[in-house]
Amino acid sequence: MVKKKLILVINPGSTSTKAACFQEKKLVNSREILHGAEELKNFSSINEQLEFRKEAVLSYLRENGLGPEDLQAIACRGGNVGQLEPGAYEVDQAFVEASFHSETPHPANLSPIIGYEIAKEVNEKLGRTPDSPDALKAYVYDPVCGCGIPEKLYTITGIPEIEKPFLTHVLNSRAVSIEEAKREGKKLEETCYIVAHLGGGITVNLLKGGRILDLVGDDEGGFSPERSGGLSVRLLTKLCYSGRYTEQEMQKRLKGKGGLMAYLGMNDLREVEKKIAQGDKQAALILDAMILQTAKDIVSLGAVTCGKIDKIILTGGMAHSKMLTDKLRERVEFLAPVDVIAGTYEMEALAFGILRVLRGEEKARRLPGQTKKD
Ligand SMILES: Nc1ncnc2c1ncn2[C@@H]1O[C@H](COP(=O)(O)OP(=O)(O)O)[C@@H](O)[C@H]1O
Ligand SMILES: CCCC(=O)OP(=O)(O)O
Repeated sequence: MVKKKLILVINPGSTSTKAACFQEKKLVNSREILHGAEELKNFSSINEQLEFRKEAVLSYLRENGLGPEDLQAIACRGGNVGQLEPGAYEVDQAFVEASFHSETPHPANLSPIIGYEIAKEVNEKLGRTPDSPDALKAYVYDPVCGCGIPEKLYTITGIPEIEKPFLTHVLNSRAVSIEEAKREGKKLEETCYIVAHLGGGITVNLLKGGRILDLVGDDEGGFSPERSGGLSVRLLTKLCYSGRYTEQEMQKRLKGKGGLMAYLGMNDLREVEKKIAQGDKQAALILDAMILQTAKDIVSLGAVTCGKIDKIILTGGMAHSKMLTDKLRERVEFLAPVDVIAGTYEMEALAFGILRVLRGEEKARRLPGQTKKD
């Protein structure tokens, strides 16, 4: 039988698990397995979803008739395992442990675990040892924590024991920066972009030379379709101690049930736009507030480079909305020209990153302190 040499891409998100296979740069097939709120309600933690999410990926492979022989590598979206460099990491037992014990609950933490387990099972089935040259390996590319070690100046907050977290949409922000540099005919190293990732969660990122220098995270700045953004810490503290919510419930109010969801009971911008078209004034007000806050976050990052910004890039699912991007453009264009690269490029970015590793154009790192093979 002819081997297909596919890169399996695994990207678990809050409401779905995306899986795809690429042959070199060509997408062979893909599937977004949606997980309804009812289905996910049965799990009390993200780690508990591991087998369920893994089965989603395995069923995608089965349904497309893909077997162990067909896979050349596995590319996984990574979560938070401590501050990492951008680029590729080989998943080993230490990476799996760190993902399982991540301080930040996010479905992306499950991806390297799933990838590692699938690779292990395939190797066992094919009689390959993990060290053999043809062993199937799982990799992470541009994880949520892949901003590199931030400059101290950018990590300081008003409370010494709370450092600013450098957790963001690294994968998509870097992918669109690479695309923008290509369009401009520039070397990535020479660019300075502000990338606003406009998804279910919004982050605004300043990338200098393709690396994240500073950012406004999804729990710091404006609110998002389903996240609260930054809040008055005084009032938030009061609410936390009011006795009305457990810590888990409070976290869910901030991330999942916050933002548009809290005000309008919906997180889909298309639905919000429909409401506005029907004359819903509350929906119009809340959306305008979200746009204003995002614009303020974009402009605030201009201060980091004293206004020297080549481009502002609007990306993510909500960048498909011309109404939203026009309103944002109007507020931020005084700082730098605005380009829209709508949608997310996470699956391609994962596959292409690992393809560069397989071709020897990039090296995969290991978690700091990991020198030995498993
Ligand atoms: N064609 C579209 N027009 C307007 N909004 C859209 C469109 N497609 C997706 N969205 C919005 O994009 C958001 C999700 O963005 P996406 O980047 O896919 O999410 P995530 O970062 O959560 O994976 C949702 O609020 C959705 O309503
Ligand atoms: C901001 C950290 C990454 C993140 O939250 O990703 P999603 O918006 O895809 O959940």
